[in-house]
This record gives sequence, C-alpha cells and structure tokens, in this order.
Amino acid sequence: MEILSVENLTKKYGKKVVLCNVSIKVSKGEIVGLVGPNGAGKTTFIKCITGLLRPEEGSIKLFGYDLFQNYGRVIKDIGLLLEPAFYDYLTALENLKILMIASNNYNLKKIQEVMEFVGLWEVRNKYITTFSFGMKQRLGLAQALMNDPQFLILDEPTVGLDPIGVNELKEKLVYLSKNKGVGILFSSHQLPDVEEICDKVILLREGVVLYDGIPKEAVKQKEYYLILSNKEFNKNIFEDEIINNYIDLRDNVLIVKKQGILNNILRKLYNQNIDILDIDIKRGSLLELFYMKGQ
Ligand SMILES: Nc1ncnc2c1ncn2[C@@H]1O[C@H](COP(=O)(O)OP(=O)(O)OP(=O)(O)O)[C@@H](O)[C@H]1O
Repeated sequence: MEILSVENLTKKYGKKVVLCNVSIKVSKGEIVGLVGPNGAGKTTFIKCITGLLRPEEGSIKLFGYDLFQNYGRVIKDIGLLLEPAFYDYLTALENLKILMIASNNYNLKKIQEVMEFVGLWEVRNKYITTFSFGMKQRLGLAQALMNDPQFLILDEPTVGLDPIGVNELKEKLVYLSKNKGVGILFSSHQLPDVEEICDKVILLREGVVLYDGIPKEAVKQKEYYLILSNKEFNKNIFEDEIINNYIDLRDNVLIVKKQGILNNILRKLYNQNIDILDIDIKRGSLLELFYMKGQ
C-alpha cells in the first residue's frame, strides 16, 4: 500500500526554485532515507508533504488522498519530528499531556508507552530546561508516535544523540516499520545509518532527485584506474567495452567500471604492448554521489 505519493512537486521561495519536479513514493513498512547536502531541499520537502508549506506545482497524496483536500483526515495518521520544540517551564510528561489534550485524544497509558519506548519514562517529571538536545529529540520522537501514526516523518532525528542513542533509534525505526507496518521517511546526513536501515534512499541535490533506489546500488562498486604508458594506441580494441560503458578512457587513464572484466582488459593491453605504470582502486559511496553525479 502506498503511504506517500508525490508527483512533480515544485516549490519556490520567491523566485528561487528549491524543489524541482520531485516525485517520491513511500510504501507501508518501508524506511526511506532522504539525503543531500546542506540546502538540498530536504526540510522544505518535509514541510510540503505535511502541509506546512504549499508547493507551487505537483500532487501530494497521503494514504491515497490528496493532502490539501483531505488535510484533517490524513494529518492525524502522520507523526512528525521536525525541530523538537517544547515548553521549557513544564516537565516532559506535562508537555506530552498538553499536546495530547490539544489533539483531542488524551490517553495517559499511551503517553507512558511512548515515553518508555524512547527511554524517557524515568525522567518524565524533569523540566525541559534540564534536557539535553538529544533528550529533546527523544521526546520529539515520543510526541511523533503518540497518535500511532501510519507514517512517521523525521527530520535529522539522530542529531544530538550519542552513538548508543543512535543505535537504539535505528532499532526502534526498524521495529516500527517491520513489526507495525509504519512507513518512515527520515532525512539525515549520516550516510552509514541510512545505508544500514533504509529500504530505499532518495538523494536530493539543489532540489532535484539525483537518485531513488536501494542504498546498496547507490554505493558504486570498485573502479580500477589503470595509468597506461602509451597515450596513443588502437582504441578499437575496447570498442565493445566503451559502447557498453564498462570502461572510460581519459588520456592515458583507463577506468574499468564493470566488475569481472579486469582480466580481459589486462590481456588486451598486454597484447598491444601497452604497459601499466600504476593502478589505483576506488570505491564510490553515496557521499561521492552527492558531488560527482549531476556535475
Ligand atoms: N523560509 C525560507 N525563505 C527563503 N529561502 C529558504 C527558506 N527556507 C529555506 N530556504 C532555502 O531553501 C533551500 C533549501 O533549504 P532546506 O532547509 O529545505 O534544505 P535542507 O536540505 O533541509 O538543508 P540542511 O541539510 O542544511 O538542513 C536553501 O537554499 C535555503 O536557503
């Protein structure tokens, strides 16, 4: 079942296009990572799909319904962690109680459940002024979970968490998606975390989707850089590989991009009396994709 379906979304701030023709889907039980360098448009995208901002163009469907035509109906099934903001002069428990009352859905048992889930029940009576940013993040997650959302949207939820907290959060997100069928979209700069738990990753750069697929495929395989002695040689011997984009030739550097053909390439070079001066092996990552692709 599709939880979120965004098509051709365009958002501008004044004349500046911040999101351009963005199309994204999130399914039930799926964890989708939203990554991209600073200013890529991640937060703006999250604000658009939660109705906090109105895009200029495009359609946003949540649970099959148009967001803006069915706002009251769909928004109650969404849990959002944007920037955790709470009343400093109230305790953690009082903050959640107030929020629950405001949403007309008061249930103390549920508050206890979510506070236990994020590990804050023991400190429920402490004032927010005494909370670290990481604790506020946890409370923000508790708030996002209070109404048993089918769709959880988290903007940089690992910020401020210590490594143990990050691991706990990842475990909880996997549990919610796989055991409760919650669809999760979370933006992060922590690429290893995204690669570890996400079923799908969306790479935004300057408001454009550069990649939408499984994280493992986003991690490029090894590339072999062969520095050749001869600049001039009969390039026809590599005609097939070049056509298939298995290799790339730049001056005297031959880049082998496909696994399993290295032997064949070396044999061809040997037969042409072309010496190899040096070999460099590179392994690309999502981070590299940020900067390489689209340039
Ligand atoms: N209220 C605003 N008015 C004008 N421009 C804005 C506004 N909010 C964001 N922007 C611009 O929109 C672009 C996208 O910002 P956004 O915060 O969505 O990016 P982001 O990917 O979340 O970045 P970060 O990783 O730094 O949080 C940036 O160029 C930013 O300067």
